[in-house]
Amino acid sequence: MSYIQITDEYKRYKIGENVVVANDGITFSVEKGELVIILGPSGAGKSTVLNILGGMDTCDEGQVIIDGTDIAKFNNRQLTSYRRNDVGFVFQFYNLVQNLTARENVELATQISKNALDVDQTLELVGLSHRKDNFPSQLSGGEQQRVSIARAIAKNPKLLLCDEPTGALDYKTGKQILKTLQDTCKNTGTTVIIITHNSALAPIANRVIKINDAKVRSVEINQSPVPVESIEW
Ligand SMILES: Nc1ncnc2c1ncn2[C@@H]1O[C@H](COP(=O)(O)OP(=O)(O)OP(=O)(O)O)[C@@H](O)[C@H]1O
Repeated sequence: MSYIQITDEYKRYKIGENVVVANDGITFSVEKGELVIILGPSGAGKSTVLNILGGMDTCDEGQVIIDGTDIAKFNNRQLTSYRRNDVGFVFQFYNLVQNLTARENVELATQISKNALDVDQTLELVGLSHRKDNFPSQLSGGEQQRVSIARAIAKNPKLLLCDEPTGALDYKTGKQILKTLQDTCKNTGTTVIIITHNSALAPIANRVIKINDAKVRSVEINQSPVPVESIEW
């Protein structure tokens, strides 16, 4: 069985009389250690899938098997422990604690997780050893995003989930962040899932899942993903 297997997953939001179907029978699989890109236009249902994979939201129907366990059947307590120990999140707007240093932001995450990695080694992995005593306001956007990647991977998660991680960054910095994510996947064996609407990023992934209008439209496997440095957009 695949490391991630999501099958016939549905999510509907009720707004007054209206029902928005955000995920309409989503089915796909992911193998351990893959770098995956979920591609689709705004409103397609990408964040909904990511939030369900990360235990931040629950589906209405379907199976969400992660490493042999169906998290769709989890109660709140099980979901909390899953989010703490098994999932790292990276968001578009970093969400760092402003009055803690880079190092302390990462440390905070390791304190709530069972299998945490060494804080300093993790900051080194993302190339930030020299800035660890700085506060977020003293760091560039790209550096802040690197802290948030360190914070996510320091938990030693099964899954690293990234929702538009380069959305707030300029071209060059965005590219560096993607390289950090590609390197993290390669060097730590973490399964990394990145949401984007930029189809030019597809060649860097092992697997590209296209979502449009709440459904999976295609899944492509890249036999030889290219290094981030070699793509342009
Ligand atoms: N909490 C919510 N309540 C009501 N509707 C929601 C909620 N979350 C998402 N939706 C709706 O579900 C649909 C899918 O949203 P989702 O955020 O998953 O799309 P997306 O592909 O991630 O888009 P974007 O790239 O703009 O973030 C949209 O129509 C959205 O308005």
